[in-house]
Amino acid sequence: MSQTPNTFTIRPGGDGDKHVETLAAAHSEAERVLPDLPPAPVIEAFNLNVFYGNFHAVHDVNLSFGKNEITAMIGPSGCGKSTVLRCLNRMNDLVPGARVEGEITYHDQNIYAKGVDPIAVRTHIGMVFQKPNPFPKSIYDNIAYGPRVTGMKVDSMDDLVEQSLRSAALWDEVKDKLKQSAYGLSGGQQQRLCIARTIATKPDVILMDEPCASLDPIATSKIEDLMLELREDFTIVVVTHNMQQAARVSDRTAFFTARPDETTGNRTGLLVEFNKTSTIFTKPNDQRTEDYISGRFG
Ligand SMILES: Nc1ncnc2c1ncn2[C@@H]1O[C@H](COP(=O)(O)OP(=O)(O)OP(=O)(O)O)[C@@H](O)[C@H]1O
Repeated sequence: MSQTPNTFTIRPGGDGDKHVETLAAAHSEAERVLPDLPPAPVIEAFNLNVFYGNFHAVHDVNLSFGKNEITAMIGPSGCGKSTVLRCLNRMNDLVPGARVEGEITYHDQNIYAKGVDPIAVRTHIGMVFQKPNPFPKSIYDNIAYGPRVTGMKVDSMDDLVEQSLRSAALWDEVKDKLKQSAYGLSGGQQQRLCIARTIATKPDVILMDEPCASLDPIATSKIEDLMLELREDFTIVVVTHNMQQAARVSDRTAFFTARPDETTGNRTGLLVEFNKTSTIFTKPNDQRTEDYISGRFG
């Protein structure tokens, strides 16, 4: 790392610079030594374009997600972050009118190739949503549901449930009430339950779409700590509006923006810059990234 993140200032003067210093300081705590490029990419997007009907929502995105790294996707509202995220496990297949062009590979295999089963893709690449969405079932059955419906070979379901809840840092809080409804848990606990449910089917990638958006700061902090622990075993991609969060947890950050079409005025999302998070928040290469992270737009 050539810069010391918590002392670098993008440009002297103005509140934006204070903001950048805070982000850089937040990141310095989470920092670890990273290679310049994502190591052993687990997922790669090549010339990804996404359309909703005739609307071109995302233009030509190329991105790699490195093994056991946390990648944050940030950018102003409507720039296509969630759209790109949903393409990574074919969740956009479920959106009427959505069309994907380009290629997305998972361990070098095109997940959009003919004959690929999207449900199988989603067992390898799990997803956690903005709003915790436990099933109307017991805590135990929420975890056991995925392994049961996918026919996963499980030696002991009790062990798998415990292991998944432990991995999601929830076991100690729920071990005495596994048969109670998941709806009795707090929002933060429900979100950790959803993470445990995702882990139970043994994916190696976890996609998170603003996982803390509906949580208070304490619950948010628990999820962020959990993400850092899960990074040991999983590759994580997180969409967040919260730049502090991106700075705190991610290894690399992809900054997106939206460009209006001159004729129609429709705003198409595009990737502006993808880099180590320390670089994005201390010395971005693109003026648009600098303007965004320093609060000058968006
Ligand atoms: N199901 C859909 N049908 C039609 N248009 C959609 C659909 N989902 C998203 N869009 C449009 O695609 C563009 C990108 O949306 P997307 O939700 O991916 O952006 P985002 O960056 O995640 O936004 P936000 O930060 O507000 O969640 C927006 O113009 C949005 O209105």
